[in-house]
Amino acid sequence: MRSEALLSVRDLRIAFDGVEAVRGLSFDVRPREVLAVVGESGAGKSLTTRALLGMLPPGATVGGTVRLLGETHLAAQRGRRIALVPQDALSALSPVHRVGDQLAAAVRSVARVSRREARARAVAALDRVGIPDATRKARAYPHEFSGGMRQRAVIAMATINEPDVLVADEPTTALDEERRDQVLRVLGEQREAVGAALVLVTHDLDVVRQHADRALVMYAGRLTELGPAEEVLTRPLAPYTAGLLASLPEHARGRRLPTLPGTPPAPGALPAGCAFAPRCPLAAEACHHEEPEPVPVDERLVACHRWAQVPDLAVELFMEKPHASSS
Ligand SMILES: Nc1ncnc2c1ncn2[C@@H]1O[C@H](COP(=O)(O)OP(=O)(O)OP(=O)(O)O)[C@@H](O)[C@H]1O
Repeated sequence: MRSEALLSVRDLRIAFDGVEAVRGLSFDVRPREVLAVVGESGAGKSLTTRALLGMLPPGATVGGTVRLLGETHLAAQRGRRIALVPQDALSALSPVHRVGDQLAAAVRSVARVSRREARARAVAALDRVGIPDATRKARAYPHEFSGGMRQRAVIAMATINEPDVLVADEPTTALDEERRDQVLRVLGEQREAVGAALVLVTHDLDVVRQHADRALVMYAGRLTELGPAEEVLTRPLAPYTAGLLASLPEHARGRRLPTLPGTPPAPGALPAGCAFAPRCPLAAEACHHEEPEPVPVDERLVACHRWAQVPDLAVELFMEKPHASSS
């Protein structure tokens, strides 16, 4: 069935010194899907993806469950069934080891194969991501690779053990548009080749539109909206999603600066009720008292008391009208 979960996150809570930064988050990742995780800075996106990888920072306490096909010991799965696509290709590769040796070591960390076999797989992986003359390049050190080649090499590294889930946290933020498209294309090809799902944290809603099957919108450590990316981006049900969309440049044409007023609250300073209520143009009395729980609406989950009042052109809620005098 299409909605069958590959990875299942339930009531995930991540706290530092007793203050929760992720506050009871539940979602599934389906086989082979691309799930984009979006939201403003501090929403808890990185912590959530690090929890999937069993790589939380020191000092974090974790509650809830993360299951991969029913199994809970995720840290042991890292590198084999769940793999990270690192943000920074240069620092992800050791400068003192040959690229092929690093890939071969990744193979041998999860599979009992000979060195020769591991090296052959390393060369094949480099070849798959489009590195020319892969046999010779496997013997090179990372500094002998161009930036683009290094990026391909870390994608080869992430996919070499054919994981079920790839996790990429802002994999393209530091890149120009051309390089960004190239990295996402190679990542997409490799993801399909190994049949993995991808959890993709991004600030870039164009990337969501072009690459994601579903989008998880987070605010202040909680789920705000989750559903098919195309629908979430064209007809948001949560006012917060509409606010994010309104802040895209394409909505600014002929208008004053689009605004999503205010800033998200810090984890230790949440308002009563819905954490977005102080910034929300549709907030009603209940929103200031009661935190909304996610409810199913068609194919979506939405956590908003007012979703039924959100108009079709929801981004308009956040737009300032053009100056009457502007020509
Ligand atoms: N190591 C840490 N120690 C203490 N608090 C932390 C730590 N890491 C994260 N936090 C808290 O958790 C919140 C969410 O962090 P997280 O990195 O998950 O946000 P994010 O949505 O990924 O933001 P960004 O888009 O800026 O990366 C932070 O604002 C911070 O308050």
